[in-house]
Amino acid sequence: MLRGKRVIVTGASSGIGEQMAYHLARMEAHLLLTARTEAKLQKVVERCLELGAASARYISGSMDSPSLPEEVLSEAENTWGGLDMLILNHIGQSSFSYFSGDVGHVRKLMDINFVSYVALATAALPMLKESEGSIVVVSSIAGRIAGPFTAPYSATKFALDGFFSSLRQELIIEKVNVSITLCILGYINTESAMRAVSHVIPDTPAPKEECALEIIRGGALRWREVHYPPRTVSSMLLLRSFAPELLDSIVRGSYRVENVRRT
Ligand SMILES: NC(=O)C1=CN([C@@H]2O[C@H](COP(=O)(O)OP(=O)(O)OC[C@H]3O[C@@H](n4cnc5c(N)ncnc54)[C@H](OP(=O)(O)O)[C@@H]3O)[C@@H](O)[C@H]2O)C=CC1
Ligand SMILES: C[C@H](CCC(=O)O)[C@H]1CC[C@H]2[C@@H]3C(=O)C[C@@H]4C[C@H](O)CC[C@]4(C)[C@H]3CC[C@]12C
Repeated sequence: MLRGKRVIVTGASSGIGEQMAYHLARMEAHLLLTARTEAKLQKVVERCLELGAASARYISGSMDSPSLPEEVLSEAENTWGGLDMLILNHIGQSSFSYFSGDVGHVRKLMDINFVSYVALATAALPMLKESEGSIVVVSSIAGRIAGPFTAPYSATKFALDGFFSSLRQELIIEKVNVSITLCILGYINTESAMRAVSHVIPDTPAPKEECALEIIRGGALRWREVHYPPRTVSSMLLLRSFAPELLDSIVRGSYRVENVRRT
């Protein structure tokens, strides 16, 4: 379904975004990748071309720059003349620890993890309306159920749900055939996530390669939501609707709280 399609992946220099780029390359899509680190993006682009991407290029920059979203979408318009899928995946750095009271960090993280997603989707919508394309928003179980030690991060992910679920309703009312897929992910074995939480959360994380493929599948099939790993996410969501306090206490009890670093 994605052969020859024009796809933007943000946060594609590592982790789940990098794996999505490789899957899309094998599917022979055209790729435009973004992240801050040019050297890593160059390597990912090279690998994508080896794997069979129809084309692959990148733009480097930080998503707290207000001009970057427009720049990325102009690049897509100028090189491809359109866009079929926008995968919003990047996140700014945040620690897994008690809230330090740093309001500036919350503001910056909101800009990177939320406002830039809105700006990218806004700039992409004219092309996506034309192609009847898709927006894929990578979120987290921490954007549906707030556990401890992720207050600023959780807030940015809850905001994504509010904005994109409302936008989805408006597109349906206006009979605009652009799908919005929200991805609710549990713990995945990317380097950054394991570095942040493995000393506190003893669970085995799910594989990033399979996670990346499920996100792409959900986007291509225009699903409303992707839940991955499906059993963990669905059972946590179910328990939250029937017994939220029990769930909160299970989550607190499963953490090695004594290992949490204070920043
Ligand atoms: N791994 C997990 O357990 C889970 C992950 N998720 C979600 O999955 C997505 C991917 O996470 P994961 O792969 O683990 O994260 P990674 O840390 O591996 O990747 C994050 C990506 O974002 C880029 N990035 C970081 N800061 C910025 C910035 N300021 N501007 C632009 N790009 C930036 C990074 O590249 P660079 O540093 O070069 O800029 C990198 O490409 C996120 O949306 C995350 O919330 C959800 C639930 C669980
Ligand atoms: C452990 C949580 C799920 C509950 C369970 O017992 O399985 C994880 C679900 C979501 C994770 C966080 C997340 O969304 C990604 C962040 C990425 C950052 O780089 C650092 C780590 C995260 C805060 C990560 C931590 C584990 C979860 C809360």
